[in-house]
Amino acid sequence: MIRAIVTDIEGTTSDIRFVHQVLFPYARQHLESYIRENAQAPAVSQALESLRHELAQPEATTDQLIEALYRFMDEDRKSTALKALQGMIWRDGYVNGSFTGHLYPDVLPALKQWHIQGLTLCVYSSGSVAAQKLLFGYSDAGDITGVFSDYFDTHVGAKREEQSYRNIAGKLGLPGEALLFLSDIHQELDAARAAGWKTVQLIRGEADPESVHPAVSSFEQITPETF
Ligand SMILES: CSCCC(=O)C(=O)COP(=O)(O)O
Ligand SMILES: [Mg+2]
Repeated sequence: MIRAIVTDIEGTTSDIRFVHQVLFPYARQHLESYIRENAQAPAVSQALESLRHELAQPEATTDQLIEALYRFMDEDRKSTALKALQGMIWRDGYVNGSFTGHLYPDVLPALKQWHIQGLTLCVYSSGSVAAQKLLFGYSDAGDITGVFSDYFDTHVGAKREEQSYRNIAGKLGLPGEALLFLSDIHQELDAARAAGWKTVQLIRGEADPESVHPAVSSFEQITPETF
């Protein structure tokens, strides 16, 4: 029996185009000035230190770090340090009303229904936990963070690694078979399944012929009680 549902964001609850055409360009546009203005702030200096560690360059200068961050953005690298900094930059955009977090219209009704049914709802994204809370806190439908119990990011591991799903299961205190992961990316679902989880793939656009996972085009079609 499913006790908790863990959802991805990009391509699952929210349009990939919102992330790639709104969020990422906003972070790119403000990255350099944000870092130069806030380099001494504890959260920023911690992210820069973590980036030095990721790069294995303990002596890297701010200029070198900024250059590396642009390269990571070009590669869509799921670097924990980059994701932390992007989340900090996006805060201004949400708060000043530059954008709201995109939600597919089928998402909130299903989340509310599952919440009422007593299921635990969580998020797992490469975006930092702070960035996840912003997207759902300033979503198209307002603040919907009340439906979620927990948020996980790359601090539990990368999304294509089986161990990450074991780590989340451990944190939730639930066995894999009681957990359902929703994602648009079959490699993420493969990793979750290898950890014993149930899986559903969201196909918001083109079909994925390489996938072996049950597929739906909308949250409306997901029936946790049938797993
Ligand atoms: C919190 S929304 C931004 C998501 C993000 O930064 C990202 O890189 C999406 O990665 P995912 O692993 O969730 O596809
Ligand atoms: Mg995704």
